[in-house]
Amino acid sequence: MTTSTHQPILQVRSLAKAFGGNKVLQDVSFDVQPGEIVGLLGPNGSGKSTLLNTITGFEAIDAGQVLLQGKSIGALPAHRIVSDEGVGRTFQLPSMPTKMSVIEVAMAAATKQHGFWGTLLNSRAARDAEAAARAKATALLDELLLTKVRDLPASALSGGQKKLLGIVCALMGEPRLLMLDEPTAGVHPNLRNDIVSALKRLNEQGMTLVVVEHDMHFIRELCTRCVVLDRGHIVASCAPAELAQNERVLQAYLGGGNKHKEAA
Ligand SMILES: Nc1ncnc2c1ncn2[C@@H]1O[C@H](COP(=O)(O)OP(=O)(O)OP(=O)(O)O)[C@@H](O)[C@H]1O
Repeated sequence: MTTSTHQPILQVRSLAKAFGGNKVLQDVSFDVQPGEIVGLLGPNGSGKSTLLNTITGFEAIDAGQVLLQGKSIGALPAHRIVSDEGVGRTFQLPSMPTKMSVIEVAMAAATKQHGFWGTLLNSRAARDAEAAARAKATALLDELLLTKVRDLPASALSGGQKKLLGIVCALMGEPRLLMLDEPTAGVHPNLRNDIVSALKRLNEQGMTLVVVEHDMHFIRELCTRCVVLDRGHIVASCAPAELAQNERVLQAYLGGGNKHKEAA
């Protein structure tokens, strides 16, 4: 998961995305270094989720480049970015299947699957892959504090627990970069602290994180740097402690046409 070079793990270069006439991202460029926890901030509608979606291939980019450790991934589909290139991601509102248990959902997210014929023939390789997925899921559920609920239907989890399970699923693919979309929004404060601790531990183990978040306590506790979007443009890249003094940031939250949320 760690890298020994000084090459950025992620480089976004002049990225643009529009939906019809709505230019949601314009000339967006920033780097993420290995080991950083970058907070991606901005008022509602500034383009944060769209930026995550374009980097991870869930939306096609209109112009620009996305490089992962120097390799261009901008034209790859999402499943290849996740399974081949090692970019994990979570979603703002994770929905869970009703008929699968928590551990089954985690196991299903293993990217090294054994395929249809392996399963059908119950081959040795298929059994080994299943055992490995179960062991990995068990360890990650423990790490993300979900062991007690591992046999419950995934749909029965609280919103916060679903977010934790979303992180487990993303980690099943052994990503080198993990991108999280509002991991603590709507989460009970106790569970929020668990999420912050879990993300800190992951980072200490070498994981690079990019986190879309509105909660300034979370940002100050966790992030090493913040990148701020305003109406599709990057207006600041600074330490969390510098946000409150940054004119462009204050203008973005207080002066623009976007709805105000908690700012620096
Ligand atoms: N698939 C889509 N089709 C059309 N418009 C979209 C699509 N996805 C996003 N948009 C538009 O792009 C703009 C930016 O949305 P986005 O969700 O990226 O903002 P955000 O910064 O993540 O907002 P929030 O903080 O509220 O989650 C909005 O005007 C939104 O309506």
